[in-house]
Amino acid sequence: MIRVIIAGATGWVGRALVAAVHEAPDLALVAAVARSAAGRDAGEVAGIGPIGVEIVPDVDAALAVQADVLVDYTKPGAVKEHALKAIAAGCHVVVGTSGLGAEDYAEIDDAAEERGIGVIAAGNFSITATLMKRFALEAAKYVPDVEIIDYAAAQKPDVPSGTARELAETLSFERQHPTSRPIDDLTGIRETRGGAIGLSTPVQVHSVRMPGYRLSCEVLFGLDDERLALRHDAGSSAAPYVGGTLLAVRKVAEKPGLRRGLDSIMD
Ligand SMILES: NC(=O)c1ccc[n+]([C@@H]2O[C@H](COP(=O)([O-])OP(=O)(O)OC[C@H]3O[C@@H](n4cnc5c(N)ncnc54)[C@H](O)[C@@H]3O)[C@@H](O)[C@H]2O)c1
Ligand SMILES: O=C(O)C1=N[C@H](C(=O)O)CCC1
Repeated sequence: MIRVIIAGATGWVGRALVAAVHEAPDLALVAAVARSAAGRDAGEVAGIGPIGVEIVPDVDAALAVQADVLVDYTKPGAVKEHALKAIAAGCHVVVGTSGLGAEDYAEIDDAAEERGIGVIAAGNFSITATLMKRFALEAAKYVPDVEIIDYAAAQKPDVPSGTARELAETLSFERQHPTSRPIDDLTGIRETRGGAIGLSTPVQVHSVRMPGYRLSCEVLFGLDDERLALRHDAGSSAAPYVGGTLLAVRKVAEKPGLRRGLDSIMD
């Protein structure tokens, strides 16, 4: 039985995960964290009736319970501290929360390697978003010019999305040099060319935030007189993220250190 802590248990994704972990025969929810609703039963908040797990207000209280894996779906400003605390406590970590980049993950990886703890982080745990990433990495072998457009809801607090950030950071190691005019050579308002993301050959990412969007991501490839667009659109439920997150929960203990992307554990 894998003992699981869910941080962000009253959130949009957290509530769906509470129900899914409770139903899974090989998983046991041992603690639930949320800034709101402390003291209430996690199952009641998730809409499945009482399950005997009281919500605690912070990760320290949750880590006082014996657990194998902490799953984090909280907020960009909180997730890194949660991950480092879990690693220090000897608990494997699955990161769903967006907002972290390559440097944050390098720090988490170092801490995890040192303690022999597994961490799996994915900008997007949905299967079709992961397929988009796989197809984009394939296309980047043949097409040098690639840019990303990230669309999300008006109130999303982080930019770019975790989906676009992981994609750009990974593509930066696979892509060739673009043929488009270097941004430093341009006149006008350079910010309109977007943000350069990635450690190797960065990818321009353009983020749109407005009502009417949930989370979409487009990867554009251009060659002379032809182009390719790969696009992922998420709907309004958290269901697409549950299966991938539970797969990560089941696999995270297999290997110490950080693995990024659902593709890192898909067969
Ligand atoms: N990787 C993926 O596939 C994926 C999918 C969906 C959402 N996300 C990301 O997951 C995160 C959460 O998304 P959401 O829509 O469920 O958010 P939400 O706002 O609905 O829920 C956030 C939850 O975190 C809790 N929380 C916030 N700050 C906290 C703190 N400091 N300590 C403890 N608990 C805290 C809240 O009480 C709430 O339970 C976002 O960063 C989002 O972008 C990732
Ligand atoms: O709704 C959100 O917020 C989501 N965030 C993730 C991201 O930042 O890419 C992905 C899924 C939805």
